[in-house]
Amino acid sequence: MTPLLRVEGLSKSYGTHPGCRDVNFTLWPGEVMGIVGESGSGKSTLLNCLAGHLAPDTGKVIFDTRERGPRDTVTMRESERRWLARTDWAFVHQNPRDGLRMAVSAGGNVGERLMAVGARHYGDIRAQAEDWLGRVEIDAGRMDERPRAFSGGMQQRLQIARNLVTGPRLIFMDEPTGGLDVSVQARLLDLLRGLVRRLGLSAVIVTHDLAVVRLLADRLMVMKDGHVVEEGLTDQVLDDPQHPYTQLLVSSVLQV
Ligand SMILES: Nc1ncnc2c1ncn2[C@@H]1O[C@H](COP(=O)(O)OP(=O)(O)OP(=O)(O)O)[C@@H](O)[C@H]1O
Repeated sequence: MTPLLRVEGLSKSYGTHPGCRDVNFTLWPGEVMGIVGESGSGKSTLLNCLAGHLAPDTGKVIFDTRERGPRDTVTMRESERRWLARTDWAFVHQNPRDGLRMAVSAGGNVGERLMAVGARHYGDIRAQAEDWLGRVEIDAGRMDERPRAFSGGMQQRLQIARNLVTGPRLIFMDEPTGGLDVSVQARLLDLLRGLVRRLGLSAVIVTHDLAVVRLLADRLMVMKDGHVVEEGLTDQVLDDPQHPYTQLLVSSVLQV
């Protein structure tokens, strides 16, 4: 089997300040990788390098493209990366406002992604948007409302529908449940877990919340000061952490 994503020697600094350093990992089709670590450990830097939002200083991000097989997305043309971002990749931001168009209706937010990959038939686009709103538990009757009329949890569910409607194979998520009330978080996590499992999606999820990775991630990378200090199966890492920093991270959660 070909890995969906292979990351080799990825580093990114901000001037002399390190963002992430010499990161290596492989993501297999259908696998969910969690990235945890304290604030400033380099999680977002890594995620943004993987998703093509930031150019790494060194390293490769090899993605198994549909048409041409494994390609290094760092060196591919910007137009090719943009096409991947519209088709095979999805990016769920922590703040739904960063991933939605607030002046466009809920249905329009979902339909727009379909139009960006060539869909033109209004009836089909509307039907698919309605179907996806249903899958993220948004009443079809609210399709013509703008997202700002929605609660935070609904906005996040809408952002997920907008991202998944084009059938991406890899989803990047940056603190997808951050900033939401605990009960809203639980519902969203449940929904995400159902979608990931049902659709066989691959994902890279950045979070500082170990409960999120426990529920969603098959494997886990623990970051500190830009380095990956521990990696393994999620349950193994959380139940039997080897690195002192992971031990601290796990025990500090247990004390909460
Ligand atoms: N645009 C930037 N300019 C300069 N330094 C930056 C920039 N973005 C991040 N950094 C630094 O790079 C390091 C890694 O930051 P990063 O945001 O990737 O960490 P993080 O683990 O995602 O943190 P958080 O959980 O707070 O988002 C930090 O020391 C941060 O201060």
